[in-house]
Amino acid sequence: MMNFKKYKRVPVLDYPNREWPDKEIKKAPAWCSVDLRDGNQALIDPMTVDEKIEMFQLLLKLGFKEIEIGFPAASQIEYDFLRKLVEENMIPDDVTVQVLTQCREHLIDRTFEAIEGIKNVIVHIYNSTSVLQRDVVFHMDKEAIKQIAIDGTNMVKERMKNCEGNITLEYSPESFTGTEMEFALDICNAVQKTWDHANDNKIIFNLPATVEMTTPNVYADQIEWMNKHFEDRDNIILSVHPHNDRGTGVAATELALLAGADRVEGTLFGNGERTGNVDILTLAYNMFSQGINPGLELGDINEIREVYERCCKMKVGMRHPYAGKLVFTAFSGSHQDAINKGIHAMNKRGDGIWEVPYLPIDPSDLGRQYEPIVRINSQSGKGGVAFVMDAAYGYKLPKEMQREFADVIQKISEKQGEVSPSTIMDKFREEYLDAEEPFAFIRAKVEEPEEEGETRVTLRFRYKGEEMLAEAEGNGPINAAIQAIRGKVPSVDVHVLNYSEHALSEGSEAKAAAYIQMEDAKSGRITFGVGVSSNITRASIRGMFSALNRLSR
Ligand SMILES: CC(=O)SCCNC(=O)CCNC(=O)[C@H](O)C(C)(C)COP(=O)(O)OP(=O)(O)OC[C@H]1O[C@@H](n2cnc3c(N)ncnc32)[C@H](O)[C@@H]1OP(=O)(O)O
Ligand SMILES: CC(C)C(=O)C(=O)O
Ligand SMILES: [Mg+2]
Repeated sequence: MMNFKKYKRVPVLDYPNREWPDKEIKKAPAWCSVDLRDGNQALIDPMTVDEKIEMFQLLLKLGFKEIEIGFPAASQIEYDFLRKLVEENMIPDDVTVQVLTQCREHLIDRTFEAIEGIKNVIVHIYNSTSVLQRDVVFHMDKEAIKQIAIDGTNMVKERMKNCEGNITLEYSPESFTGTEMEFALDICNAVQKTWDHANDNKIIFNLPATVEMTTPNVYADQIEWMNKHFEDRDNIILSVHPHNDRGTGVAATELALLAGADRVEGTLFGNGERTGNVDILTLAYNMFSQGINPGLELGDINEIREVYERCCKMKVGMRHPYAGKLVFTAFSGSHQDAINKGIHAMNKRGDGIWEVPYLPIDPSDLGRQYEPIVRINSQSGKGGVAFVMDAAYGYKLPKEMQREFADVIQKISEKQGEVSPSTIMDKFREEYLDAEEPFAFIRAKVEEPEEEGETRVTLRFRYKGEEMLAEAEGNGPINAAIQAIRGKVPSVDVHVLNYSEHALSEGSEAKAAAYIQMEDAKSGRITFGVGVSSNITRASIRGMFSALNRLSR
């Protein structure tokens, strides 16, 4: 048996007054991208200056107004990147860059050198506060740990006096989720008092789930408890910075927003230390799919993924929310059937509201309209095949025909696996449109009666290779054509069970498709035939030939 006894349960905050379970997310928070810092520090190959610039430009395009660009005191590359942004005037006036530093004098000095000339900067200082890190990393008691934060705050305050930029202080009690709440609060209050309204900007307290240690509700309790107990809440921006160790970073962030967080730090696709930071894209698309303006421009997920994969040398998984290659694809029959019906119902309703079973969001809102929603394999049913024929080629197969054609396709998928839309269309042509044996249509002249009376059809066709000319009257063009054929090929004894037609495309090149279901009177066999022509009467006669050929097999 696995040794689960070696792990301790994480203590749960005793907080019965929680209010967050009754709240709803109604607006997007302030977003801060930490791709260029937390994301970058977790890469096998951290980004080069050029890659950082490309990523920075993407983040601007997506509408981020706060971007942690790195840890400029940590390495030359981080420093040079920031200087390049400043010297080449790449930071828009409405964007605030954020820089991270430990609470150590030489690092804070170097950080202030790096930010010279920037209009708006968040200087982000942190130190670890958790029980474990106090014990095994810092060997310090609570007072000494608190003093690191106070010293760091004083250092920023001091250096700010000689800095022209508009500075906001951000403080993170790093490893917050492993810290006693009273102690985390005590440090934050001490930092705020030390800062003492050094300028008009609100202080940012960023409460990180540096390591996600337990269930999201516990994080929400911790955030709400802090939110309710700060001494000077009005002058605080409450920020969260969740990681995803247990795979619940998004859930923890959403609950933290219910609990009162104003701001979220995270990364694209959740890149970051270990299992990553929280995925801002998923959070934002989640809000979007609930009718909330996410405050970011996320209409081209393919471009975001492409830049991310190139700069970070990481791959987005096939089933990654919203972005994964397969997340808008249904293979299984009942899902395809429901999607097919849902899309038709929605188009018919025409109220502009997206409501389709199994598709919580319209893929085209993310720029993914060209990807097949429905892909066909042996798990697929008639609805899926009908969807592909309609979505990819414009053929609206009558409901009664869908089973017949799906059976043809399933035989292929059982042998070869997935069947592409083009193979489905090739098979449709082979089965219904192209067959010329034993009957091949050549041409038809249809004379409609002026008033009451019969329709006259003159038909030229081939039967078993022999060309024939036939004439007959009937109560409509199809009936007259059947009579005409029968006059030459007496074994033909069929009647029409079902008929439908529709336009295939619009404009002067428009064609029509006609579907005819026919029964062979002798054998009782039933099949569909399909005809396509620019003339609807000719389409229906071709459809009849198609059905005759299928009945002759
Ligand atoms: C959760 C997070 O993501 S935090 C951000 C982590 N990111 C990074 O660390 C990336 C960039 N960091 C670096 O390049 C390096 O760590 C540097 C340049 C910042 C510092 O380098 P060094 O001083 O050589 O090494 P290191 O980081 O190991 O320093 C550890 C020392 O700093 C102290 N320290 C660590 N964090 C802090 C802090 N936030 N504030 C003050 N002191 C700190 C430690 O107690 C330790 O002290 P000791 O030498 O007396 O034992
Ligand atoms: C620096 C801090 C905010 C951090 O990245 C973390 O705690 O995860
Ligand atoms: Mg982090």
